[in-house]
Formats: sequence, structure tokens, C-alpha cells
Amino acid sequence: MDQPKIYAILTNNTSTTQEVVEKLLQQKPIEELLELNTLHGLLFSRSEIDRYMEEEERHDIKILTKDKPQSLKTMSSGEQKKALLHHLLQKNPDFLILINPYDNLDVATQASLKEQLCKIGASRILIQLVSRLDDILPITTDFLKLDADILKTYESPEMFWQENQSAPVIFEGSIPPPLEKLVSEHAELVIMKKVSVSFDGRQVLQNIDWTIKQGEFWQLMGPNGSGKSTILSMITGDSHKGYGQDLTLFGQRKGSGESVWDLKQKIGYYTPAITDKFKGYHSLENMVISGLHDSVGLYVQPTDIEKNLAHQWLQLLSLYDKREDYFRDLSAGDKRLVMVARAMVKHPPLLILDEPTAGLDDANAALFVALVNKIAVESDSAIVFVSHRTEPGLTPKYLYTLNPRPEGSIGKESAF
Ligand SMILES: Nc1ncnc2c1ncn2[C@@H]1O[C@H](COP(=O)(O)OP(=O)(O)OP(=O)(O)O)[C@@H](O)[C@H]1O
Repeated sequence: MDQPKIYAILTNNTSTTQEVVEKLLQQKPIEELLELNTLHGLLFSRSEIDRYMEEEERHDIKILTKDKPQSLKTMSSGEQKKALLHHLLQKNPDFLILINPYDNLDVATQASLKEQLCKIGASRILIQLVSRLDDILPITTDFLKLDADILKTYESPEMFWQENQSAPVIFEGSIPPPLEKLVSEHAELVIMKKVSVSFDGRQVLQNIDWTIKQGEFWQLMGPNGSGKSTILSMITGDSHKGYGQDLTLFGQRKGSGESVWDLKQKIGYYTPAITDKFKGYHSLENMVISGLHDSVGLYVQPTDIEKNLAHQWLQLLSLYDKREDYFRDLSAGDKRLVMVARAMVKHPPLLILDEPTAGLDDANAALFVALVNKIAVESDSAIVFVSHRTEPGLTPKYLYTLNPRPEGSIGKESAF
């Protein structure tokens, strides 16, 4: 059998990915991909996992995890993707559409998925819709780019690679100061001593010692399922697993009557899934101001001082001219910049960014990284940046790595 075609379609934050995917799945013709027109394809994407998860929950059934005791929802991203791929291959499609397949996967899982996809690609057509050049499989035969709704083809791979390298980013101006400084009287914002967590009798974290001090810039790394989200949810107060542990947050021992509201005041938190909460008609200006009130949208009349502060942030992000536009109409990359401004507008003592660049294209990831580096240099906020990628250009000072063991992940601190 001839080597099937392996397509890579580079997407950016203007791409109409959804439309292309729907046409392919519904066998509607796309001029540049005519040979797929009569073939049957299936979709491998984060949204498909979410769809199955919802279906499994709603009907209390198991579809992707029939032979496993654990539900899809509590599996790590790597485990979920493996389950979906297995399920799709059993249906024997002519081609598989892969949308940003490595997002949220750790380095080792990315490598093993890449290897598996290369093997699958030896006998099946693959269409990769990826926003990062690094994610393109080495076996790719055909290179395209989806700019808005225009699908561009390239005469040679060289021309594709040459045209799509992104330029370095520099922000003009400084990070706007806070209206009032939220000073933490404690130099140590988070102190974890021998913190251990288990779920259903299975140990996930083992004797975690980690101290985050004012102004420090950390990257938190660890394979899928190693417990990164579990640690973060104990810091943000979203998990009850912090109780009964030697955990001190902003000078207050966990379980000593602290309020979750007080805790949230001191933390700016951003993860891409939060963006889905803001589907209403909020202007960019109000989005930034809502960060001062910890509200989804803005329901009070903002003061001139608040407006002025939001304008300064939007100027820094080169979005001032769009200040009255709706947030929902922004590109995905610009949405993330606004969400970071919203999380940072108060200059919280601790800024947590949980896989914030997942799904962004190279240019927007570079822009995001430049903004985070700037915040690290120009503010007193400590930053915890969770990412599986070593983000090009990111300049954290310290690394906290979780290494899974059968008796729970152990942690290791190192300096960059
Ligand atoms: N509520 C829960 N019930 C049962 N198991 C859970 C629960 N929450 C997490 N786990 C398990 O705990 C382990 C750690 O999960 P966690 O989400 O913290 O890992 P992670 O490092 O953030 O993973 P990823 O990189 O995939 O997001 C996983 O094996 C997961 O299946």
C-alpha cells in the first residue's frame, strides 16, 4: 500500500477551523482537499473528549472507558486522549482529523502520542490542524495554512517553513500600577510541608514540600496525572484536600477559619477554560475592571479611576481602540491577554497561570509569554506558570517538578 497523505494545516487565531472540520466530516468538498471528499473521517480533539465526558455523565454510562474502573472525568489528559484514540481506531475511519493533539500533554506523553500517530499514519490519512509549528508530524507530506477562511497551499515544505516563522515580541510601556497595593505581610505566600493527597485510596502526592515567596517566578511541571492541578486547587481553596495538612497560605494555617473569599482576593488565577464563563456582552474595558471586583462581568458603574486603569492596560496590550468592543468577539489570543490583565489588575500577591498557552498559535503564545515575563519583572506578584512545554522565551527563575512514583508524586525544586 502507498504511503497515505499526511496533511498539516497550520492554524492561527483567525482560522475558521470548525468550518473546515465540519466540511470534512460531512463529506462536503474542499477544493484543496478534494481527495477526502468521498472518504469517512473521525475527529480527535479536546472538544470530542469534552463531548464524551458530558454524555457519560448525563446518561451515567461509560463509552470511552468501558474496561476501566475510573471515569473519563477523573482521568489525566493523557489517559483521556489515549482512550479517545483507541475508541476512534476501533471504528476504522479512512482518515483522522487531529486538532492540536498535544495540548495539555507532558513531554513524554507527547512523544509517545507522536510515535503512535506516525505508526497510524503509515496506513491511514491524517489531517493535523495545529497552531504550533513544533507539533507537525515528521511524516507530513502536504503543508497548508488556514488564514481566516482561506486555505493556502504551498509548493514545497521549505516555502511553508520559511513563511511561517514568527518574529520576537516587545511590549511598549509598563505594567500599570494597582489602585491600592495588596501587600501580603508575609514574605512566604505558600508553605507546604509534607503534604500528601490520595483519591479513593490511591496516593497521588507524597510529602510535598514547597514554599512560594513574594515576587518569585515559578514554573510548575510534571507529567499528566502527576498532581499539578491537585496542588493548585489546594492553594486556591477549591479542594478540600488541603484540610488537615501542614499548609499555610498567606500566613494563615489551612483550616484555621480562613475564608475562601479572602484567599481568592490574594490570588489572580487564569486557565483557558475560564474564558468560557464570559460569553455575555462584556466590553473589553469592563472585563478588565471586573478583575477589581472579582465578578463575571461588571454590574456596578465603574469610577473614572477604574476606567483610566483599564485604559492603561488596554493601551499596553494595543487593544485600547477596541475598548468598547465585546470581549466575546476578540480573537483567542487577544482574549487571553485581556484575561491576564483582568487577573493582574489588582496586582495580587500570587498570579497562577494554568497551562495558559494551550491552543494558542506560535505568534500569540510568544505575545502571551512576553506579557508574563514583563509582569514578573515589573510587579511584586509571585507567578506560578504551569506548562508542559518549555515555552520558548519564558523566563521563570525556579522550577518545581512533580515526579510520579507508585506511592505518589514527589516534588523537586531547582533553579533555572
Ligand atoms: N476527584 C478525583 N477523583 C479521583 N481521582 C482524581 C480526582 N482528581 C484527580 N484525580 C487523579 O489524581 C491524579 C492527579 O490529577 P491532577 O489532575 O492533579 O494531575 P495533573 O498533573 O494536573 O494532570 P494533567 O497534566 O493531565 O492536567 C490523576 O491520576 C487523576 O486521575
